[in-house]
Parts: sequence; C-alpha cells; structure tokens
Amino acid sequence: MKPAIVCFGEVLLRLSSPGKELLLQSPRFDAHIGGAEANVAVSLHKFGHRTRVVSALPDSTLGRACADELRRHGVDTDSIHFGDGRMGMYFLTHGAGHRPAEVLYDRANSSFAIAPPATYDWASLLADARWLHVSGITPAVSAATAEAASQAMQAARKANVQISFDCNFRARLWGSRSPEAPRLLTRLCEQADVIFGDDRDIAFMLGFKASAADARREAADVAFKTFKHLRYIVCTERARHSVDVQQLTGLLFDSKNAYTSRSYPLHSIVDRIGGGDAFAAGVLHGLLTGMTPQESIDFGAAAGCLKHSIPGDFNLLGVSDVELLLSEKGGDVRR
Ligand SMILES: O=C(O)C(=O)C[C@H](O)[C@H](O)COP(=O)(O)O
Repeated sequence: MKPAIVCFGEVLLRLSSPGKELLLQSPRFDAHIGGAEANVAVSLHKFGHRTRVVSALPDSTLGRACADELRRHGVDTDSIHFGDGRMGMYFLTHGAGHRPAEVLYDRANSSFAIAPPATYDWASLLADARWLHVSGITPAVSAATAEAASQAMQAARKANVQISFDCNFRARLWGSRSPEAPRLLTRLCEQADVIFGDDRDIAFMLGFKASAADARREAADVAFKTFKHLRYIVCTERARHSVDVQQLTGLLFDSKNAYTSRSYPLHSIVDRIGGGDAFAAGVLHGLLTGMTPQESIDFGAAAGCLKHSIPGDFNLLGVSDVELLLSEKGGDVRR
C-alpha cells in the first residue's frame, strides 16, 4: 500500500445562502462539508494519493454523515474519533461585486475543540505516513487542539514524516486567545518542512518588518533563518484588477531562489472557499511526485485557480484537469 498523507484538523459543516443571496434572504441553506485540512485531503486523493483525516466529530447523525462524505471522496476516515461535543459549523455568504464574502463561525465547544490531546495516538496514526499536513486553524480552535497539533508535529518529526503547515490565520477564530497566536503558530512552523504563508504571516509570528520592495523574499529569508527544517515557503498573490476580475499567482521560495507561476485571471467565480487549500494540495502533489519547484508551483496555482469553478469547499478535479489548464489547450467543451 502507498504511504499515507495524514491531515489533522476540524471537519466542518458549511451552511451557505443560495447563489449570491444574503443569509436567510430566502429560507434555505446549501450544505457542504469542509475544513482546511479535509479540503487538502480530498484534493490530494483526487490527485492519486492515499489520504487520511484525523479529527474528532460528534457521535451523531451529523458527525457520521460528515465522515461518510469524506469517505465518498476517497479519504480514509477510520482514525476519526466520534465522541462528545457538537458539530463545528460555519455560515457562508458568497461575495458579489463590491460585497465581500463573509464567514460566520459556529464551532465553540465542538467535538474537535474539546477532544483532549490524548485522543490521538500519533505513533500509530503516523506509522504508515509519509506526510503530515496541519493548518493554523487547528491551534486557533482551542488550547487542546493547539497542543494536539504540536504533539502531532513532534511525533511526525521523530518518525521522519515530512510536515507541511498552512498558516491560515483566522482572526475571528483566535478571539481572546489572539495574544498567544504568534507564539503558538511559531512553535508549529518550527517543525515544518513546507510552510504556506506570506510576508504578513511571517510578520505576525516573528514581528518582522519588511523594508525593501520585495517583502516576500525578505520574509522568506527571515523564515529560513528562524525555522531550521524549512525547505520551501509558498504563498499566493491575489491582485484585484476590477470589481469582477482578480488575478491569482503562486510563489514558491527555497533558501536561494524564487519560483513564480503564471498569473490566472479569476472571473466568473463560482465558489472561492477552498481555493487556498486546493492550491496547497496542488503544490504538495508536485513535491510528493518529484516535480521541480517550478513545476510544483505551476501545478498548485492551476489547481487553486480551477477550484474557483467548483461549488463547495472541495476541489474535486484530478491531475488531467489541472494538466489541461497548464497546457493552455482547454476550450469551451471537451468532446
Ligand atoms: O476557515 C476555516 O476554519 C475553514 O477551515 C473553512 C474553509 O473551508 C477553509 O479555511 C478554506 O480556506 P481557503 O482555501 O483559504 O478558502
């Protein structure tokens, strides 16, 4: 069996208003399953990897249905703990025109938030793993999940499992624990081989202030000096050209070089939630399959761009879909 990619984080139920409506403008919600690490696991499975989500869900119809949905997309859910607490949820209003999208979290005291760190036996959860992926959302959820994330990463390091960490800063989630965020995020980045984060994340964690025009390179240099296991730091750049057209570019830094992807205009966006996770999964697919850094960032940016065309949090597209975009041979209809 192929070695597994383990993703540790909260699985969420998302309730979004239909179309571009405001919440409860009409009395309906669309339901999707999401969560940063689950999104990465699903996308990596679609790219041909064996993926496992480690998490905690309520032992209820909702919790079981969420796990079923992940399993439907090929993710191994056998290590999900079903216990006390409630389903973590978020409400989403899609953005339109000048109105940004809005996320309302409803996940306090969720099963994941209250699960003690000892819920997870990392030595066995990582025994067949080659990679561990965690995001900065996990330590933001609760003190218990921050400790569990740290234990997961330490166990991975000990077992020679590669680690990626997506900073994913969510101010609304940290709430009153915000003063602790830089220290807790730094502690996790110290274990990572690959960090998804930009100069704002590095500045937030390390108090660094960019002086030159190339803030991202400077931030990457600070990160390489601070985090001894770091091999790559990766981020996206989103430029807004007009109300309706944004542009997405991927950037990957190693300790010496910078690699930049093609820039993709993002118009007719169907659903932008999960675009960052699809990008991360695309870059990880590149690194896991021996692509060069340039090929990896190209694949990641194309995957992130394509996710904007898919409703829901998951990028359900496969390698050939991404390759088609990379080849620039895509057209209106594939026949
Ligand atoms: O915010 C959270 O706590 C979540 O986990 C929900 C979202 O599904 C991902 O965060 C998507 O993030 P992007 O890929 O950056 O759009």
